[in-house]
This record gives sequence, C-alpha cells and structure tokens, in this order.
Amino acid sequence: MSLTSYYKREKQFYYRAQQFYEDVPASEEGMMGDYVEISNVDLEGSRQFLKRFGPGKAGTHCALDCGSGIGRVTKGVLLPVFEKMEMADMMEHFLLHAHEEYLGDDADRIETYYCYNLQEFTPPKKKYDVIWMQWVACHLTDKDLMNFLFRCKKSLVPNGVIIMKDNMARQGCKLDPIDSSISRHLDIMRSVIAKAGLEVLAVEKQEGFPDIIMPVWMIAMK
Ligand SMILES: C[S@@+](CC[C@H](N)C(=O)[O-])C[C@H]1O[C@@H](n2cnc3c(N)ncnc32)[C@H](O)[C@@H]1O
Repeated sequence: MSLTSYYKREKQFYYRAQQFYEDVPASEEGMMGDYVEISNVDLEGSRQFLKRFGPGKAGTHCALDCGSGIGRVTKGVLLPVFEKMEMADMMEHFLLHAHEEYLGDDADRIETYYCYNLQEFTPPKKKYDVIWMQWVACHLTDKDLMNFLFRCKKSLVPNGVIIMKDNMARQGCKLDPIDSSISRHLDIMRSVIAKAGLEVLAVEKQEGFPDIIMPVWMIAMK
C-alpha cells in the first residue's frame, strides 16, 4: 500500500468512528451497544481486577478514565476508590452529560475533562495511580495505540498501573467497519504493549458474558 493510501485509510477509520459516536446516545445503553444487560457483570469484574492493583499497591489519589464516554466505569469502578479523577473522550456530548447529570454530586471530584482524540492526547506527566482504558484501544490503529500507551507510561506515578479492558479476537484481527473498531488477538495486543515499552503484570478474562459476544480481557501493565 502506498503511503498516500495508508493515510487516506487511517483518516477514514477515525472519521467513521467519529460519525458513529455522534449518533450514540449519552446513556449506559449507548456505551454498551446492544449489551446493556452485561454492564453490571462487567463493572463487578473490573472492581475485582482493580483490587489486585489498587489500594495497598497502586495509590488511590488520582485516576484517568480514557475513552470514558459518559463515565460508566468512572462511576461504577473508579470514583469509589480514587479521591479524584480525570476523564478523556473525543465526544463532547458524553463528557457534558457526565458532568451535568450522570455523575451527580460526584462530578465535583472530576478534576478535568479532556475532550480529545486519544491519538492526539498527551496526558500530564507523573500524575496517575491508575489509567483505565475500556473499549477504546479497539478504536486506535496499532501505531497510535502503541504511541498512546507509551505516553501513558510517562503519566503514571511510581507504582501506577495502566488497565486495558477490551474485546480480543479469537484469531488474528477483526475490523468492524460500522464503528471502526479493531479487535486483536491477545497475543497481538501483547506485542503492541511490548513495543510501547510496557510490562504486562496480569491478564484475566472477564467471566459471565454470553458466548455470542467476543471474549473480553483485562490487562494490567506498567
Ligand atoms: C464503547 S464506548 C465505551 C465507553 C466507556 N469506556 C465504557 O466502558 O462505558 C467507546 C468510547 O470511546 C470513545 N472513543 C472512540 N474513539 C476514540 C478516540 N479515538 N479518542 C477518544 N475517544 C474515543 C467514544 O467516544 C466512546 O465514548
């Protein structure tokens, strides 16, 4: 593929995701696609996984939720643990809904909302105990994901961890052209993580999801 057509495709890939999320309602249903009924199982799995790295290991001062949407994970997993939080998402209407309604009084503990594309976002240095990325790594190209993870590493305080939770293809890579998401096999994801200079601390499959959906894995790294 020529360089020009590569960039054209990359531009299209991000443009489609943008178009897709513009029409997604700012609600839990919107964040979960067709599967809002698994949201509670998902959040419980995340809370348990976080316990392995949270209090007692990583600190509990500040976390960043990347691709946060309206803050479903911020509200259900992170705010109960961290004193303050920051959220990053490319869609302004999700962040506004989080601040004005969804997070209620806890919105006071959100220090900053970053309305950015993650591929262009550099989080502040040495700030976070935990950086959470759920169902958003799939929206970045390999190159952008690797570079973003590299920047995230610099944003951790000592003992801080990055936790990624995402769909992982059973084989190879699978592109969904509707929302521009790529599911990667766990081994492929591991190689992107290694290229970003990060060390995997733990991987765990989310249990309790219906068999028809793609496997979801949690990966902790530093
Ligand atoms: C499936 S939703 C998941 C939201 C949230 N992480 C959750 O689990 O409830 C994906 C989110 O990623 C955001 N997103 C997608 N591509 C992005 C990008 N390139 N940069 C920043 N945010 C992005 C979307 O706006 C959306 O809020």
